[in-house]
Amino acid sequence: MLQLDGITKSFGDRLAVDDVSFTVGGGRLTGFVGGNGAGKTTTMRIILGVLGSDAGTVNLNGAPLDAAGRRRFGYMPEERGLYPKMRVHEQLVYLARLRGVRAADAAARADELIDRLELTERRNDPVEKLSLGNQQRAQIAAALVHDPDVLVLDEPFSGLDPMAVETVLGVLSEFAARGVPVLFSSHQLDVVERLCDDIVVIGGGRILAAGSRDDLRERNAGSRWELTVDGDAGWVRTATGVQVIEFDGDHVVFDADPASAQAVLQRATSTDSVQRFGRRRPTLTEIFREVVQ
Ligand SMILES: Nc1ncnc2c1ncn2[C@@H]1O[C@H](COP(=O)(O)OP(=O)(O)OP(=O)(O)O)[C@@H](O)[C@H]1O
Repeated sequence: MLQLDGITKSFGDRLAVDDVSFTVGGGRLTGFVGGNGAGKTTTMRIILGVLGSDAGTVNLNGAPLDAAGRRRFGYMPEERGLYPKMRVHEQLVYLARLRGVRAADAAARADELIDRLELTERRNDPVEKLSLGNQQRAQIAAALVHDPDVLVLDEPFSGLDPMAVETVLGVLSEFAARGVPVLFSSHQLDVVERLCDDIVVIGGGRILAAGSRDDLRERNAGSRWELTVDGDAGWVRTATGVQVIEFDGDHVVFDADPASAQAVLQRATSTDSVQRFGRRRPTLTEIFREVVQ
């Protein structure tokens, strides 16, 4: 488990990261989301030791992280850092060797990742000749080639087409399934919502929300409800204490206090067959809008 506690960092008089604490559990895919300038990259750089913090600690499995521990990290920095003229396979082997992987293992591992990330036909091309999406795949392979114990990836999905997102997701999920903590930042909230176990929301350098995806959605469920009946649900629009948000024939989404919502349910059961009734859990985009203000 990767644990951040009280991480704080200023650049001059700008407080970029303010008392940030959260954990990335082993085997958990954790999405790190926040607007531009929220503090994601700064936090990730501090985790990797690329940048020092003014205060706070980063622990791995209960012990402070040191240089040896960080060598076992897979890091994809915001500033992509492959050698443009080096060929994809050669480059991956080189990076694996730098991190202490034996030559034969490095070559095999590079080939495996090239295949998994669907770069087989680009294996011997110089990186600068690849499309941006394929460069991104190569960058992801570079972060994984030494079979890291922890993954910290800054925007791994940016610039990838939907098929490539699925491919990369598959690879990251395999790491998580082996117990590796995986932290990645993303502006693609739909991707984060779909695949993450845990979500950390940062804004203005502070943690605004953190927890499992399902808990966050439950905690932010508020007073929104949805009802689907066999028939026309139009009458809900005139029910007492109800504000209809969406209406589509047999389906209605509305805001109401619990008593008014129960009254709607009672009337629905007495007139129609109820297909579905319950609290409407917000999407991550809705939660994000709510907490980042
Ligand atoms: N080297 C630096 N010198 C001065 N200010 C910096 C430096 N790095 C980051 N900042 C500032 O710290 C704040 C947090 O930036 P950071 O890059 O961590 O945000 P981010 O969440 O990664 O944003 P984005 O999604 O736009 O990449 C911003 O106000 C940024 O301008």
